[in-house]
Amino acid sequence: MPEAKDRDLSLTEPLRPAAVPDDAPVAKDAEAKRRSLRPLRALKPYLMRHPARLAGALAALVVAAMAMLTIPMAVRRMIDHGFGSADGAMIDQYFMMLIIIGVVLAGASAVRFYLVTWIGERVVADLRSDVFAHLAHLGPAFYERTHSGEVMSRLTADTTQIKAAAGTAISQAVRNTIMLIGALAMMIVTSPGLSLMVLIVIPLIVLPLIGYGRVVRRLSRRAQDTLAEASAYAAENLSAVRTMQAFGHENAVARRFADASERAFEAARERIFARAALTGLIIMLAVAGIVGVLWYGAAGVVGGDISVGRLSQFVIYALFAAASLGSLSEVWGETTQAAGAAERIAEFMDTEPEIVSPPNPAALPSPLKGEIEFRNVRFAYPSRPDVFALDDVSFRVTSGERVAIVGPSGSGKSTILSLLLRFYDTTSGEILLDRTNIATLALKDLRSATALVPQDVALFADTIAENIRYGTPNATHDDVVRAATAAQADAFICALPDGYETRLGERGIQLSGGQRQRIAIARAILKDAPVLLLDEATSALDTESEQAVQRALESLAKGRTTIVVAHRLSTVQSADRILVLDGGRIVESGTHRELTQKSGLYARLSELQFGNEAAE
Ligand SMILES: Nc1ncnc2c1ncn2[C@@H]1O[C@H](COP(=O)(O)OP(=O)(O)OP(=O)(O)O)[C@@H](O)[C@H]1O
Repeated sequence: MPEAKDRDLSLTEPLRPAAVPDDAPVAKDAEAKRRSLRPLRALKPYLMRHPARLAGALAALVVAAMAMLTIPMAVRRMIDHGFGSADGAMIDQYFMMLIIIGVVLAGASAVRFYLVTWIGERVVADLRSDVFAHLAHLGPAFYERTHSGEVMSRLTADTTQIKAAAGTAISQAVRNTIMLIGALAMMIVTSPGLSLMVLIVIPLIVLPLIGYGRVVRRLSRRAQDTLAEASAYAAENLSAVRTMQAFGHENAVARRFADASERAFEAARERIFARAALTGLIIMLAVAGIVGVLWYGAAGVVGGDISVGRLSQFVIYALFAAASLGSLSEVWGETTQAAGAAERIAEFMDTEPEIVSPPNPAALPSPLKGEIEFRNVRFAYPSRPDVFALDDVSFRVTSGERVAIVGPSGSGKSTILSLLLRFYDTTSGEILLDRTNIATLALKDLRSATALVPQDVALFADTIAENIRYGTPNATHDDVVRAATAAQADAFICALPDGYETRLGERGIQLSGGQRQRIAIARAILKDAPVLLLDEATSALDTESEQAVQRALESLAKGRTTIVVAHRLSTVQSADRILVLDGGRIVESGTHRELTQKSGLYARLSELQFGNEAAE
């Protein structure tokens, strides 16, 4: 098992609550934001992309609401005139009208449902794509701060929650608001006296609703955070299944996941409880209000102040108003949940990539020679600003030269490659490619000039051919085969069940370490870039695959400027020059022969590190 694969995993690291800000002022800010629906404003541009459908949905909403609002009037007329005068023709007429209203209501509701759900799905699909596109451009520094499981949770769970808000909740809110306002207006028209009573009752219902809504919103954010935390932990462990099982840690991991999942349940339970209480409270207040009003109205009927039909009409409007209020409370809960989700997504979208192309990038000479120069480069990782991982590093690599970088673990070898690819910017000093500062180049140009064979080879759940084509999507099948042959990979690929069309499992689990490396080399050969960066895998390969990998590397390095982070003596010996790093500084440089003759760090390292191999 290549050790490197599990390198980033932090089984021992305490669970970091997702998205909990590190310092108090930020926490306060977040708390303030949480109280509002403002995060949902970010959805506006997505909604506005579909003006016709929005207008259609709104029209359908209004028509449906109007149809509903005419029903009580028909009922009053029927009771007061139809029944009162026992006029059969009139009853027929009213029922016909009710049927027409019913048809309009049904049609408008169906149209509303279709359009609204369509908008919800569309908005979420667009949002999800945009969030992912943004995430793909955030640099390694972001992913050092953020768990990948958390990222996935936001990308899926949070966007789904927004779907509920963008479609259904907004439409329900509009529908119920129209119904509420319409019903209230009609109540006043029907009976101002009774309406006054109702108007006294309504604030009693609305005020607790607002207060409770806040509680629900806070709890919902907590439930989501806890869920994200649990998924992050699960994803990490599953991707490190070998480490987990080799250390017999399955049960401990399962227990910890169960705990996290339990906490998510607990948070959800609190939220559900708050919502249940809210629903109960509202229904109780609404029923009490209606009974009171009815009571008062019934007395009016007995006293001859109001007709039975009018009281019925009023009561139906009051019921409509109450039902709308009830739905609004539910919609409020959902919308605030979605606001929580939108806020979490906005945190991603507001994260600007640290490394971007300059507005007016410099042009690289063509053809590119592939000369590299580090000039007094100092660099500290953003997470450890006080420690220089590289300290005053200067060197030049001429076109076609092959330079190996050696040094003790942690001396800064991989950092040199990261800076050259501009995953980070130097703290001071500059890095030049063909005499052009790489910070003035478009990232696309810089990275297409380099091919990287990383220590930790990433393979994707796709066919072998697609894995080799990664980064060069337009390459033909023949190109792929040629690259694989040069990488000494063709033979083993052809021996696989479906040859180049063999699908690799998640992260290419069924290939050996040496085979994975050769796929990565084929990928770099296919890219055909003038500068080659090799981060040699530390995992020991057996002699045969080491030789195969070595031959593959030689054919790859031919005619290209190559920088190798070297762990193997063979690589170092054939290098034109060796740079010896120690504590972020270049302490020696020269050929293998020159350096072994000095009694410096290299001589000691090669004695210690490569002594056995040299003896062989
Ligand atoms: N992303 C990071 N954030 C903070 N510090 C880092 C990061 N990556 C590396 N470092 C630190 O920077 C120093 C140089 O690391 P680097 O990975 O370049 O060493 P290396 O020589 O390649 O080591 P190895 O041979 O073990 O791969 C180390 O002290 C390491 O702890």
